[in-house]
Amino acid sequence: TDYFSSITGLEQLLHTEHTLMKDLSSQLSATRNALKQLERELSSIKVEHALAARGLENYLTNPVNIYRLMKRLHTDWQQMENRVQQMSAQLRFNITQHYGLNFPSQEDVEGAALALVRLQSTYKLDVAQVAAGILNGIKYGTDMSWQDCFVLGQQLFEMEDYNNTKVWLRESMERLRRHQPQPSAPEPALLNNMEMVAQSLFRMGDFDTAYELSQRVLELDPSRIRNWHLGDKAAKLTHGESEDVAQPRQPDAYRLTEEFAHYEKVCRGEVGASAAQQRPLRCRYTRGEHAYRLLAPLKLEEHSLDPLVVTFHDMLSQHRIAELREMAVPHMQRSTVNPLPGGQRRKSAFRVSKNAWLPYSTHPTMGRMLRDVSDATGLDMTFCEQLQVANYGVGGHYEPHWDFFRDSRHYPAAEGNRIATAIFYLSDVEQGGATAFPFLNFAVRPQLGNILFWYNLHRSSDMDFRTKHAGCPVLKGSKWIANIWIHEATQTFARPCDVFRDNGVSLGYDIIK
Ligand SMILES: O=C(O)CCC(=O)C(=O)O
Ligand SMILES: [Fe+2]
Repeated sequence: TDYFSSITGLEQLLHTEHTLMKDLSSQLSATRNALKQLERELSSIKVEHALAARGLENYLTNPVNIYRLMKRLHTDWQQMENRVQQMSAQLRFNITQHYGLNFPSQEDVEGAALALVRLQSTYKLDVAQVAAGILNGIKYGTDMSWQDCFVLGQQLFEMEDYNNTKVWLRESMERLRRHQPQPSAPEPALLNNMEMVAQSLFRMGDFDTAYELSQRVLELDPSRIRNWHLGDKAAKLTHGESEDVAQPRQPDAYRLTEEFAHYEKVCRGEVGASAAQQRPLRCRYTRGEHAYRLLAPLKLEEHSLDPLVVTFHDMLSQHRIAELREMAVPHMQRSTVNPLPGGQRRKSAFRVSKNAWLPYSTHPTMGRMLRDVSDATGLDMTFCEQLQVANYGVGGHYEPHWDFFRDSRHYPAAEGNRIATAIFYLSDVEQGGATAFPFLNFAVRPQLGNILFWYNLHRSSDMDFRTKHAGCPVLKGSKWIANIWIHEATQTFARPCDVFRDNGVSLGYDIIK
């Protein structure tokens, strides 16, 4: 299991670090006390020597002084030696002795690095601002050090994301340049890494960044000039080594499309529905499909009439939400995307979150959630998938997708395809994390207690390709949702078909531009 994809995983890592901190800190304070004691003794001996220096003869004719000198040299110094040895033996800081602590894997580190650059590109964040702990103008955290930026750049380099590598290495160098007072030479290992990265950049042809990096290395440790054989490398390059030159990795083809760029705009809130689209939309009270709601009407907000996308406000109390989240936590696993039948479930950078599937019988709240969706929409809940509770950590997202299955082998024929989706928002999100509908030009901000509901299929049961949607990356906060997917088979009377097949309007949306 990984830690980076949800807040619960990260809490465990924070606990790990807390344990290590406590251990090291108690080790250090024990040693500090022993050191202080030694220092006190040393300074009392110094006092003796100062006295002696004022008048040797006078000092050395005093029998007490003579005795103390003898004793010091005969026993005290020996004891001090013993104590120093003991002290260094006692100062033991061993991380592996802490059983049961959780540590991030290489995958976690990469996942966190990816999340950071995803946020940077989706929300067009300025690297210098991110490094300063500022997200969209709000300062949340502490600055990243030049070393932090360098290590991130190196990480991205290893992940073959060369564009972002460059940006972060430059930020690192910029921070190093501004560093006041001048930093003392860092660990040799870090300098080695800097040299290595500089050489690789040079070989890739990014001479500017390579040059800047090597200049900084030399400033930090001028003796390293002897390590530099860039000239040799350049000579080799021209002698048939060129096939060795690393080629930047192509990002996933979908991310290069116009459609994806447009999706990112919707996440940033740069595009919205047109006035004509918005004019017929209302916020109103409704009794839904159940007489009881005459007394307790629902607060309905329309986002789109065709396809129907609506929010029902205030459908779940904070208390019930806390219960739900608690029940889900022990079952949370990294989310996967749908494999072909018989294929392996796969983790994917396409969907970064954790989720748990819970049967509705787990708790009365879940049964009520089903009933409320049914009352609000009139749909029959006989064929619903189990409740899926999901949590997205910072940088977590779900790229644009459809909820219906395109391959009928993915659902039992007797249940039919996913006719509708109901998302319960189990949290607010401070920044980012909206549910975006790129073809419909709007994004819905998560609001604790609300249900977002839409139909995935036309009345004719055909797939409605306009319903492509996504969970935008979470920029600040943690996003919790619970999904109910409702299937089609029993909805004949709840949502009857029209006389004519009505899927024509959405066919054009099934191509990626
Ligand atoms: O996270 C969201 O806002 C959307 C989630 C979603 O589309 C899904 O789980 O299928
Ligand atoms: Fe979805």
